[in-house]
Amino acid sequence: MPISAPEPLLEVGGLRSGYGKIAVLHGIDLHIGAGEVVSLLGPNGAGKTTLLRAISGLLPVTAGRVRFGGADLAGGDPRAAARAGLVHVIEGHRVFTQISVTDNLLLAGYDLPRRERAERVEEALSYFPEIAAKRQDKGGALSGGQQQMLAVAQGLVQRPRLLMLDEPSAGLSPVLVDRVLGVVRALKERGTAVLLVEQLIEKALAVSDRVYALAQGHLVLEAGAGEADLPHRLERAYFGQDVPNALHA
Ligand SMILES: Nc1ncnc2c1ncn2[C@@H]1O[C@H](COP(=O)(O)OP(=O)(O)OP(=O)(O)O)[C@@H](O)[C@H]1O
Repeated sequence: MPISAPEPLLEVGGLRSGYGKIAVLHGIDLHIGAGEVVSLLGPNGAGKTTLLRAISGLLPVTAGRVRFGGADLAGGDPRAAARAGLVHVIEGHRVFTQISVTDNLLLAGYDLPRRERAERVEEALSYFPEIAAKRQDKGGALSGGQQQMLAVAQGLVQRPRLLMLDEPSAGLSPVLVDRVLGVVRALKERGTAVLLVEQLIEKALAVSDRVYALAQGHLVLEAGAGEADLPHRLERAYFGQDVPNALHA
């Protein structure tokens, strides 16, 4: 008798979403397993941010379903998603500049019991030694890159089963990019799944198990991150034609 595969941690089926009358996503099917790192790639305006927002409930879903941990997510309720373990660190997330790093993190766990909250803050800081060393400083005293790491740490306080990161490396120096992607690796080792939107394709692929490419609101490619012909397939997915050397020059 065949053994049925376990349901993935996240399963998105036939998802349509957009902004009012502007349809952006035209029926998206994707899945992420527990502990899997998946990159979502695609050209500017493809709909990557829109897809993360629809999954986490920041945008209403016009059609289709989002199942997480075996249950339907109530659309339009990002807090319920976070409570279920699906945490979305939005692009360009701003931290509170007038309160300390520690207080920024405590706020991210505001609904947890006090002792647990303190433990979670320490756990989140353990991923980022640079900001742990500045825990008493105000958020505004951190560099832009450190503030971005603090935003990721705020997501970690919620101890997600799936962390969705929207361009976490945007504007970061190469050293900090590697630090953030190193955190993705560390999360995977601890069994946390990650859905990563990134412009730095090669760096994203280096930490990923699988990749999806989105173009004009359609998923146009799904592949293992280590597949040999992936650069060419991504080019075709991005540009709708074969443009040798553009991505792997
Ligand atoms: N608030 C909005 N109102 C109306 N249209 C929007 C809004 N935000 C995004 N769009 C449109 O939705 C489409 C998809 O945008 P989205 O930001 O999801 O793309 P993206 O793949 O994340 O791009 P980028 O890599 O540039 O961030 C684009 O055509 C964009 O102009």
